[in-house]
Amino acid sequence: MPHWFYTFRDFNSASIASFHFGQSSLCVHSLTEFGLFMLSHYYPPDRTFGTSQHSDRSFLSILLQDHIGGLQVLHDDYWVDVPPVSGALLVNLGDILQASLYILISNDKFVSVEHRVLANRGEKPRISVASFFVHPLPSLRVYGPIEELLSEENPPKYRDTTITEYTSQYMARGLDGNSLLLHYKI
Ligand SMILES: O=C(O)CCC(=O)C(=O)O
Ligand SMILES: [Fe+2]
Repeated sequence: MPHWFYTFRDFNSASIASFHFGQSSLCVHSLTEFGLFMLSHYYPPDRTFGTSQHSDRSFLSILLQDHIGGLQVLHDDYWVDVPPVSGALLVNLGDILQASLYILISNDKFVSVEHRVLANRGEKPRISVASFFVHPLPSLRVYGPIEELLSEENPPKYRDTTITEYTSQYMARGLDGNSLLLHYKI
């Protein structure tokens, strides 16, 4: 059964660098026992800044945007607008440990994109629905560098951890613009 709960993000926040899951949008969450997680965002332009810079803590994210726009990705140190395409689903490789493992085994070739939302540029509210594939919690399974891909020239860059540890650190830390992966670098 999905578990539904509601969060009022911080409408009074003066800073776009606000706390993840406490940012300035009204947000409805649902999480199933299979690790399907949905975030429905409502951004009133007069009361929100948007969503702070972050990479998703999912394995994979699928995002449905409306026509308002405001989503930006960080590319070569520049923020680039992602034009909204009606009915299109945007797919993003996330930053939870499974993806981090890809990053790790490919020696940082696969990275999850940093993104943010500027939702106070227009007159109308913005609505988006993000669906995430996450690892069901709690899980004590240990993830680390895949041994077959390691060598003297390619030593492990990250230390082992569990999804439970990673997720609790992600939630406690909030969105500070730095990937949590840095925390696991050896
Ligand atoms: O509202 C959006 O378009 C993106 C939201 C987002 O990045 C997220 O929920 O992780
Ligand atoms: Fe996101």
